[in-house]
Amino acid sequence: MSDDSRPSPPAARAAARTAAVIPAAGRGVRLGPGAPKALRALGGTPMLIHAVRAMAASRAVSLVVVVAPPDGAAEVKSLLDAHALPERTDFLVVPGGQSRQESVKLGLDALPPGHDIVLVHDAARPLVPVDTVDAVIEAVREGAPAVVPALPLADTVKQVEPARTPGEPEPVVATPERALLRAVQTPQGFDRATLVRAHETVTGEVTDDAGMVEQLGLTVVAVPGHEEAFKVTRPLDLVLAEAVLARRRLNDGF
Ligand SMILES: Nc1ccn([C@@H]2O[C@H](COP(=O)(O)OP(=O)(O)OP(=O)(O)O)[C@@H](O)[C@H]2O)c(=O)n1
Ligand SMILES: C[C@](O)(CO)[C@H](O)COP(=O)(O)O
Repeated sequence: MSDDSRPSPPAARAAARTAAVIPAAGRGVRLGPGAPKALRALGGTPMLIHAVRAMAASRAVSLVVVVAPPDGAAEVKSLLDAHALPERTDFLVVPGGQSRQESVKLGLDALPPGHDIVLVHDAARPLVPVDTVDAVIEAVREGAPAVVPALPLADTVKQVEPARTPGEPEPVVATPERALLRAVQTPQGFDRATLVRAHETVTGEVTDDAGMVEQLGLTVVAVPGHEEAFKVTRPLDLVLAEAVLARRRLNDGF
């Protein structure tokens, strides 16, 4: 049985079982009106099912915990039953919370003992390739307490003084050196005890789980992300996701 309070030593992690928590409880306001984002169709299949399959595609992942929209757990359970998923993987569904952070915590609370590596993966990143998932797991197995897949930026980034009224010009105050910046994706991978401690300790708002581990003063490492692991956030992202899926289906010959 795993002890949640102490990080597992790297040697133990090399043999550890991996669980994936998928926060899927968001509304998807930026995508526009409709069903909760994770339940919207991509290539005729709910986005969440793509994300679940992406995690279960890794042979290292033996459990997937889906954090469903607060009143949608029964619907998500039916969806999982209705779609073909690998038999070697177990699935759990729990209702989510008001923020991503709260939803991830609810997923973590539901994790049974025996999984000492935890991935946290946005349902909104349905197309992450399995090689990226495996690279994150491998880096945790090698001893990193927290791992993020990350890509260099294509745009120059400016720091601004945010406008008080939307649409007003914003004074630029700095141009951070782009070569030192990365856009961070999911799945983010963790030593379980470290992630649990981060969620129990950090109280401020964060936009990703690795940021909480940083606040504990621990090292987070980045491994190469993948351009197909982008987050479906706005309507144009859905157009891109449909195109990526169509290209995969063409390449796979079905
Ligand atoms: N209360 C919440 C909010 C978000 N998420 C999940 O966190 C992931 C990343 O969040 P994001 O893409 O921002 O999704 P939404 O919050 O749904 O988007 P929006 O801000 O446009 O409403 C998504 O898989 C989303 O379902 C969650 O589980 N619980
Ligand atoms: C976790 C994340 O996907 C890393 O890029 C991102 O921070 C989620 O942000 P969102 O605004 O909640 O989509």
